[in-house]
Amino acid sequence: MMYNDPVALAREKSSQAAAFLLRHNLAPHPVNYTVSYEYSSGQNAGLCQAIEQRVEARLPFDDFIMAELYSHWIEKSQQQNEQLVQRVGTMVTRLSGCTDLAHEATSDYLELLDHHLPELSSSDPALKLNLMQLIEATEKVRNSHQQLHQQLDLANQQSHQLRTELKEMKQLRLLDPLTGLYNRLAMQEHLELWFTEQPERQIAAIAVDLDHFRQFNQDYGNTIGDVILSKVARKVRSYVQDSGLPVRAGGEEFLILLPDVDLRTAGEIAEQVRKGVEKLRFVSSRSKKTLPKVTISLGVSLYQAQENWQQFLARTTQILQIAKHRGRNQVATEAML
Ligand SMILES: Nc1nc2c(ncn2[C@@H]2O[C@H](COP(=O)(O)OP(=O)(O)OP(=O)(O)O)[C@@H](O)[C@H]2O)c(=O)[nH]1
Repeated sequence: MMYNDPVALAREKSSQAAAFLLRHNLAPHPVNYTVSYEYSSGQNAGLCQAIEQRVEARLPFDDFIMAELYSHWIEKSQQQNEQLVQRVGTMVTRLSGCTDLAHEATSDYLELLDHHLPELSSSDPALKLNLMQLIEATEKVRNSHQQLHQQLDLANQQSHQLRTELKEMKQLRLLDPLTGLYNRLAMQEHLELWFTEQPERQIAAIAVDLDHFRQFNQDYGNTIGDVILSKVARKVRSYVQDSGLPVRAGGEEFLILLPDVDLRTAGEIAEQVRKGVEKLRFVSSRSKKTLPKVTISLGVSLYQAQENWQQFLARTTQILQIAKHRGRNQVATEAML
């Protein structure tokens, strides 16, 4: 993903990218915009084909599909850039170490010359000239060494900053922009890591879904809906802290993954989350009116050895439907299946 387009062409691609986002009702946040701009550029054959297949099959696009397209077709080339930055960083650090040593040795040598050259002052004009030239040359070496040292210091700082920015970018790519929870890519990476590290590990999942949220959006508008969604997400996250992974798994669906937690404990946590959300009070900042209570339904399950993680999550969502059918605002566990 490297663009050297002249301004006029970049403008044209940018308006095509914006038209794509508008046509598919997608928010112009960085991930969506990047995918759409890359698509308009037409250089990423795999991405273009994936998008066109979806368009032809009349499949919808949403933030999650866009994030997956981003991670699959764009991020891979970024990973190569990342490796390149790592290699350059390592090289600069190594070079800088060598120059430090060389700098020290040269400084010692120059100091020695500084110290002894005046003592060598001679009345022989030819020798005197040679000595002067030696002093001048020594000064030049000292200056160029100083400059090299400064340049390397700068390169070191820049490579350090680049690494920090890359780390931040890596973090951002795993977060959902609206709620700040982890996204599906992060969930997939964590699950794969947990299962690879410890295949026998006990992992519980709690699926969380807002009740009658379509109606809420219709009554109060999507902007207020977005605020509610992110406040509920924050509440959900507050019950997990660092012991699990809170994920935005879909539009108004969240998922809490809890490693090393049994079904009973996961059910208790789910009930606490349910109560916590039920207690939330929302007031419209415009009309100052209290908005109706928001409730959630939850489904709790435990990972079973023979299933893959997609099956595990699908089963958890199925359990969540039991809570919906039983009247919502409640917790269902796999024991009810
Ligand atoms: N404001 C807002 N709404 C969203 C977002 N993502 C999904 N939604 C809405 O969430 C609603 C989900 O509707 P449904 O799947 O019918 O579910 P529901 O109305 O909550 O009903 P139950 O789940 O059966 O209780 C849809 O109206 C979506 O447009 C979002 O990011 N922001």
